[in-house]
Amino acid sequence: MAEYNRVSECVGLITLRNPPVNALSAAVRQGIVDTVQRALSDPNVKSVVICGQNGIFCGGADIKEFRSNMTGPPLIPMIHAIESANKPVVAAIEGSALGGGLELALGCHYRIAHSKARLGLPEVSLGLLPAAGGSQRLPRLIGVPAALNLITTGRHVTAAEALQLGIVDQVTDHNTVAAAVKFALSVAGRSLDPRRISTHPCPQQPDLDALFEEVMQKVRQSARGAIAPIACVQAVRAAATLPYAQGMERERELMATLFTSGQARALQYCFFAERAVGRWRMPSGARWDTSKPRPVHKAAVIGLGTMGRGITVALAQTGLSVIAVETQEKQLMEAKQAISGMLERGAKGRGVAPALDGVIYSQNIQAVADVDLVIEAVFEDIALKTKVFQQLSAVCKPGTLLCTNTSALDVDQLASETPNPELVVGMHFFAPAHVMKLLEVVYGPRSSPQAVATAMQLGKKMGKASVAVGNCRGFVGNRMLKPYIEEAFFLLEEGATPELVDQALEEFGFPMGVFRMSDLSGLDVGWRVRKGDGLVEPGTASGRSARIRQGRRYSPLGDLLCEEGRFGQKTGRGWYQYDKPGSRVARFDPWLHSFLGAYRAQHGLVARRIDHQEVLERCLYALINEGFHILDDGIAAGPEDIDVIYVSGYGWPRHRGGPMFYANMVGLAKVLERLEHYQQLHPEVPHLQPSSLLRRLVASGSPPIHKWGEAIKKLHSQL
Ligand SMILES: CCCCCC/C=C/CC(=O)SCCNC(=O)CCNC(=O)[C@H](O)C(C)(C)COP(=O)(O)OP(=O)(O)OC[C@H]1O[C@@H](n2cnc3c(N)ncnc32)[C@H](O)[C@@H]1OP(=O)(O)O
Repeated sequence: MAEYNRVSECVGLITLRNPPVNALSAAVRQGIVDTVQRALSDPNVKSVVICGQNGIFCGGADIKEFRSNMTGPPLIPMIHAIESANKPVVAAIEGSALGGGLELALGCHYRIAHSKARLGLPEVSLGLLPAAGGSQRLPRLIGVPAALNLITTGRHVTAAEALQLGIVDQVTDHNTVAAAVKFALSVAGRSLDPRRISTHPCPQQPDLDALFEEVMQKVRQSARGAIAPIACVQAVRAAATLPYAQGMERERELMATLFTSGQARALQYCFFAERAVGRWRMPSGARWDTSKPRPVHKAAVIGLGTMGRGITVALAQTGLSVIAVETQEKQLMEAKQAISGMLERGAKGRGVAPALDGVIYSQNIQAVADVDLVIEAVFEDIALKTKVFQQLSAVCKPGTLLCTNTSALDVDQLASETPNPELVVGMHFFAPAHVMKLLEVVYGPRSSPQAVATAMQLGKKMGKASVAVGNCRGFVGNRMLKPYIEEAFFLLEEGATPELVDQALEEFGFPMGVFRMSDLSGLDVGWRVRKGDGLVEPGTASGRSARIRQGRRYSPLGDLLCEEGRFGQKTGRGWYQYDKPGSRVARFDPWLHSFLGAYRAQHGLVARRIDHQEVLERCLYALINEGFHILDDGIAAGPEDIDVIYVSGYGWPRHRGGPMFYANMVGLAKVLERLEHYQQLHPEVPHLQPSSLLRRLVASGSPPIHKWGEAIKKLHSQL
């Protein structure tokens, strides 16, 4: 709703009230319509100020309303009524003015912002465009290039940038509402015609066609199949080339297509999923709201390889003191140089001083004696990690949290090597750790809720999408990746090429297909794991039996490439060839294609034609199927956890919502039917055997994704 008061005798003050972000729900819109009408019809009121309660102007339209029948006054006429008012209306912007919130402010005649406020039109990240006149008013106010940048990226700008761009008229460090009231009094009675943005022509721009073509090309490339950024460019083009009324009509048409699209649903699901994962819960019943995190002021990182360096940077950037430990002097010096460089570059980008003094380097593990939390990031070897954990247990003060950055080892086994297993959790970062958004916080059966709460809170402070998951081989992300990669290998055996598989996945929206990704991360990584699992067999055995290992289908293709020294980009050869070791442009490699031909001949395999649909179904449904196993096992608390992990850490296209959301969109019955189909064709591939949870969900009528939690609980109680 909106509250009305008269202040300073002749200013009508309208306060939006809808915690937590004063979203423009039907009640708020009705409140604005009523209070604006009241202010305009009161002869004692000379001007009007609109503000939001609790230090936030407005977080935009109420996204929760989008999936219901929208009632209440529509935004566009409401904003027009404000713009065409005959008394000055001033927006007092504190906190955020986003989406419909900024569009409301653009309908006002003046905008005053607090210096800490953030403004933006982030609709594109929800699969929409600013369709309450924002796509038409902003280019008229700040010009086409700047408006294109803001609207197609959805980025939030600071008050200082907003002032520089001309979005706001004044920035204050003091009480924004008081400043706006004072300002409103000072402009009472002035002509408002020049202040009505919709009546402005769009500022002239030389070579408009070339500009739009260039931006459209850039947007298409980075959008990877997302439709909203393209519609945003089209809407701004309408602002630049059409009169306002026609531009608004174009805005409406474009929005109508986006509003009901699957992509908008997926992106809005991601918005809420990212917030839902913060409300973690463990199978023991421990939860986010009943578990108090410990304060962490000082942390340590053990092992300064690639991961340890990134983790040190991420911790130091949050303002923590960090002890960075590496036992070898030469490696320590190299790490110090690399970390300082990363801190300096990061600080430059954010316009702040680098936290160089926040990191103390040491060769001695004793240096971590008084830290609150340690993250071990030594080589992925259980014996080495065990030794480090034993040393840490002896050195650290009582109560220090011991975290491991393992990507697949057993967190519980490590915990059992310490006298206080309740203080041990996994903090699985993704490379580069100071850049990648994802953090899996892995709890074992003995991890205390307080340890999980502390790691989750630290992840949030570092700006990570932190997801609490149970302890199992590969946790959530890597466990689901295994069948995905294996299916890709099988497809090569059956006749596909790396180019075909990658193209299908990249058209789906992944930034890189599985083979380009594998070349980037190094083929030797998986080889080492498979060797550890006893799967790699030297020799040239041929036929079907050579491709069955440990009772299931196995493709030795990756091992054979490694035996040739083809480790991917770092050696200049992998599934593709590169100009030189370390270069990034993947090129078709004739050697690889003859190798595949010879391999098929040796094993009596006849290449068949494989299309994109089969690639997607086999790779993605195998991955999704593992996701259902993970839900059934209670390793992830809900589908949102899996989806956030895949969108933030594994390149799953955000506009497809994550693997479990995608399964829900495709239809669970269809996913089940295709898995059954492929399982019949490939009975020796266990990961194509549909999970029993998937079967049970289909049998119970395929509930929508937001009801899976309930359904899973019910199904488990029936077991
Ligand atoms: C066919 C014609 C239809 C016309 C439709 C008109 C369309 C208008 C376009 C829009 O305005 S779309 C919305 C644009 N706004 C945004 O994208 C902003 C989204 N919010 C944020 O970015 C952040 O929440 C924030 C405002 C910067 C605050 O961040 P903070 O970290 O402080 O809090 P959060 O944890 O993110 O949020 C707290 C709480 O509030 C919920 N929430 C936030 N914004 C909205 C919203 N716009 N609508 C509904 N709910 C919102 C959020 O979900 C959190 O609640 P939860 O219970 O934890 O999920």
